[in-house]
Amino acid sequence: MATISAKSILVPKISSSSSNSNVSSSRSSSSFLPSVKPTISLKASYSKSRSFVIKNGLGTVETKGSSSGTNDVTKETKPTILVSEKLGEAGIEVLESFANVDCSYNLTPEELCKKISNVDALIVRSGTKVSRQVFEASKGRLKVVGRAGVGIDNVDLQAATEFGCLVVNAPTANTVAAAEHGIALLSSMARNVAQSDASMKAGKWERNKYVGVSLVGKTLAVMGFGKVGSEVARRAKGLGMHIIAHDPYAPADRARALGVELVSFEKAITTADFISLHMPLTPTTSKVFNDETFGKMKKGVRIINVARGGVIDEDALVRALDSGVVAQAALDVFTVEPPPQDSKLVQHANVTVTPHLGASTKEAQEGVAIEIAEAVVGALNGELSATAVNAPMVPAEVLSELAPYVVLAEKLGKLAVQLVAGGSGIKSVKVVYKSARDRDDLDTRLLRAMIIKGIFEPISSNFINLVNADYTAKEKGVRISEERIVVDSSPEFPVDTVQVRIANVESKFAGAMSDNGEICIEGKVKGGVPHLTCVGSFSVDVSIEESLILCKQVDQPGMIGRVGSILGQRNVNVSFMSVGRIGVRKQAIMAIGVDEEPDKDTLKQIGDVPAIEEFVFLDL
Ligand SMILES: NC(=O)c1ccc[n+]([C@@H]2O[C@H](COP(=O)([O-])OP(=O)(O)OC[C@H]3O[C@@H](n4cnc5c(N)ncnc54)[C@H](O)[C@@H]3O)[C@@H](O)[C@H]2O)c1
Ligand SMILES: O=C(O)[C@H](O)COP(=O)(O)O
Repeated sequence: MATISAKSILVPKISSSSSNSNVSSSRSSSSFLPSVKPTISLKASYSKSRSFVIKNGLGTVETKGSSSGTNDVTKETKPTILVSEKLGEAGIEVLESFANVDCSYNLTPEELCKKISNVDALIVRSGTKVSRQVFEASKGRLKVVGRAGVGIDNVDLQAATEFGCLVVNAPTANTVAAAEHGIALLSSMARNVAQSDASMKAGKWERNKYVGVSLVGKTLAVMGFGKVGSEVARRAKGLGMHIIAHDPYAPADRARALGVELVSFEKAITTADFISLHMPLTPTTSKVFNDETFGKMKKGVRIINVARGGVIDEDALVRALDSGVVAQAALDVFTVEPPPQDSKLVQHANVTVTPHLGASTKEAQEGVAIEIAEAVVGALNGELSATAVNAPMVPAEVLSELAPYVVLAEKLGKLAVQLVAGGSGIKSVKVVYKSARDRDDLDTRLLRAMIIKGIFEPISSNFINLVNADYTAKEKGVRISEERIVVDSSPEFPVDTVQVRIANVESKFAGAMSDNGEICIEGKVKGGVPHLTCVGSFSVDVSIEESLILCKQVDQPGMIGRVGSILGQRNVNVSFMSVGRIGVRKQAIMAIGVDEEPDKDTLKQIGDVPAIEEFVFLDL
């Protein structure tokens, strides 16, 4: 029997140069989970099948090899990563050690859509719009979008989630660069560096025109006290400024530790001499700086924006500059990038501009490139990324502990859905976890996702994974509820049993109905292997690695032998058998694990055994 390890389920090594993987080479229709074949090398299986499977907690990624007929098997079978904007060399090297890398910059949206169905991952910066059309055009192949930077406002996250595509970013490597650029803009704006430089280069010497303002003692309002905002605050403090910050979600103690007072939006904008913007562009922050809010600012305020252009209503800013309410602005980011050449804002004498250079230092670009390359390779390799933007984070230790239960969860989902009679329409699924752990000491998101995957993937055309599981259930109008029952067993194991209940449906196998009229099956992990332990009101004990036949019968001698011999005569190998009964010579359920799917005749013969009341074949 294959050993199912955490690694093989969740973190299979899919290094295309490795020849010692234990990951199965193809996705069979009956197995969505790793069939662990330690003796099959990844390369060998690639060359045979011209396809490979990456399996992890996020689901299954299947990528067809090229059908070009070339003999370069490695090239054919590696994943393909499209890099659509300039990425640091160190990152490209990381990518190339794992995948075929296509660096195609300046693609039009049409060109991007054309390429995307041939790639497993896409890496972008802020200049590529990863729209719904891109996900649609990928036809399910695109599994990871890596944003080489922080802002993910150029990626349609909703569409990514719907299509089960993981979005990861590189949120830390450019923080200092952006903060330094903010400080550079603040200082150069205050001292008219850009304007006086241009003036001198035009042959002038205008010392009286470019008298600046001092920073020391002035109040700086940092809007968005996250990574960049707090680094700006730290640096501006060193320049002798008084710092206040507005951030509805920032912890006050983090601000206090830096000697920064967290204040309301109103207080920040009405009291500051300088306002530096560091919040993300969201529906709430879009154009939050507008005629009304500029109108409340201190006359002569100066504004720095290294966040996103869209947080400012740019026409309103031009008006505020013209009226003198805003004395100066220093902008690195714009609503439309690049902005039109005749933009009044860019051309304004009191505005200093840079072309989105906040993250553009050598150091930051190398850091970002490595950070995103490792995140993308990790995701394709089966790891849950620490920087996933649209998937719930499940810590690595939780993941490894839950690994065998993940297999159980998916199989239970898959069994449960096959018990539903056609046309019943599932409306609600309840999952009951019995565990000795405290109620809040069990993260069930991954298990829930796998149950949803087990239920819906066989009946839908989409891959379902941790990213899109909840969305899929919701979209199909199915309510998933969970219940935790604390039981008196060993807290060493995270879960004792998992029960899947489907209410308000008919079952094609009446024996699977519990006393309260729900389809109910229960399983547990024994020795690392998923077992079915209960069907309806009947206790059974059969491993659920291969497919199953469930028979309901009157308990009497010879039943196991009769069914076993029918299967034996038809060369169907039985892996496990278990009988659960409600009482001696009363009704019983026989659960039979089979290695092969019996043909119709064989199943009919089983059904014809007089004591057998009903039977069902369940494909795993
Ligand atoms: N110009 C550049 O090249 C450059 C470089 C890096 C980051 N950025 C941008 O800077 C911004 C901040 O980046 P970060 O790494 O600090 O992100 P972050 O997530 O660490 O910080 C953002 C902060 O904004 C806060 N926030 C959210 N909504 C807010 C609101 N309505 N009002 C005030 N604060 C709000 C959040 O609570 C968070 O603390 C992002 O928009 C990012 O894209 C630009
Ligand atoms: O959000 C970011 O990380 C910055 O805006 C950097 O964007 P860029 O990668 O396009 O320089």
